[in-house]
Amino acid sequence: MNTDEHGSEIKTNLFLIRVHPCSSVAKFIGIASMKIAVLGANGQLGRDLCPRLAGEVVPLTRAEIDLDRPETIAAYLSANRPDVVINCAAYNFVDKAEDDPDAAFRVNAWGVRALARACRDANSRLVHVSTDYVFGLDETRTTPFREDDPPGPVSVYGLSKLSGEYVVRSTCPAHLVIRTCGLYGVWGSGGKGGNFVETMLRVAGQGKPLKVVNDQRCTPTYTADLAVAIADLVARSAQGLYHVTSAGDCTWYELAAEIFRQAGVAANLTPTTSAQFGAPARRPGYSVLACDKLATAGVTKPRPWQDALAAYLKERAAR
Ligand SMILES: NC(=O)C1=CN([C@@H]2O[C@H](COP(=O)(O)OP(=O)(O)OC[C@H]3O[C@@H](n4cnc5c(N)ncnc54)[C@H](OP(=O)(O)O)[C@@H]3O)[C@@H](O)[C@H]2O)C=CC1
Ligand SMILES: Cc1cn([C@H]2C[C@H](O)[C@@H](COP(=O)(O)OP(=O)(O)O[C@H]3O[C@@H](C)C(=O)[C@@H](O)[C@H]3O)O2)c(=O)[nH]c1=O
Repeated sequence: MNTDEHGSEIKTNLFLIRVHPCSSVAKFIGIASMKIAVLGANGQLGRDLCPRLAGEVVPLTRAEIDLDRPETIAAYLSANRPDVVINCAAYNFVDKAEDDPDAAFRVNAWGVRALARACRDANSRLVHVSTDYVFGLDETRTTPFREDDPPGPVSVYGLSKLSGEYVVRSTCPAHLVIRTCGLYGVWGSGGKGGNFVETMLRVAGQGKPLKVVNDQRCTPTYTADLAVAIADLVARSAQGLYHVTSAGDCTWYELAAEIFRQAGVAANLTPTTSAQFGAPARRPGYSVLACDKLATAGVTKPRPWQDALAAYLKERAAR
């Protein structure tokens, strides 16, 4: 530990230092000294989030906390008592969940319930990540969903994630729930074997034709931008429910076309319908999220999805 003649203690990611309590650095103590445990730290969001958090970050994987084994949750939290727990872990297999709802609910609902209880008991603030797939039932919708709009999922995955939201909100008073959408990041989703952008580039690179749905409108979101917004919300101790996505909206077909335009790839791409595509799980026809509430917490909204995609392609090329 580093010390000086003055007193107060600051814990950073790397070390502890002491500074004068009146200094501007000291005003940072509340943030910098937080111990923040991140579940799903090896996922595409978790890996982008951990380095962007201010505080002592403890990356957790299934080895430390398995949401499918509730006994691991209380054991870890009562022993370690982090100030903040951020849950980036989830059962994310949207199609598979239709045939195995129990697997989705064990992790996304009951596991999250055990997590919320353990956080409450350990006095830890719980930050939980949810999805635009809590919407979809309102088929007439054409304007972005606000946080106070009634949800209505149309898939098992969406229902399990909505259950997770409710158990967090009803169980752990100090909570922040963040809904986001269509994530892509350079680490890729391990469980889903990459992300939509990588799938498009891989298939087009193999010279194969692509048919992509043009009747599901949402907002693809770059995990690096989401991570910045989450880190800011956490640093500001924001509570309640917030929508955080890139700005604007598109269909998956429009996203694919923009990926190929920006990457300079000539792809054999044609639009299709959800019915023709025939995925096992139903998806929302419209699940654009309004992110205006972020401003009330003093947090800047992420940039437009086209700019975020360009940044992703640049980051990816630099690796
Ligand atoms: N991907 C997307 O497009 C979207 C995702 N979200 C939400 O954002 C969050 C982050 O998603 P994303 O980063 O893409 O997901 P990833 O699939 O990249 O990461 C999920 C992580 O959760 C871990 N995990 C899965 N099951 C368990 C379990 N039983 N116990 C502990 N850890 C577990 C996985 O670990 P392991 O590697 O061991 O399996 C993995 O590290 C999730 O809450 C998701 O529902 C919301 C909207 C869109
Ligand atoms: C690969 C592919 C997908 N699609 C469709 C399927 C789907 O409707 C849409 C997007 O494909 P994905 O596999 O990324 O879909 P999906 O797994 O539904 O993505 C979702 O993940 C979960 C975890 C979330 O929470 C959501 O926000 C959302 O991003 O594009 C095509 O039409 N053609 C294709 O070649």
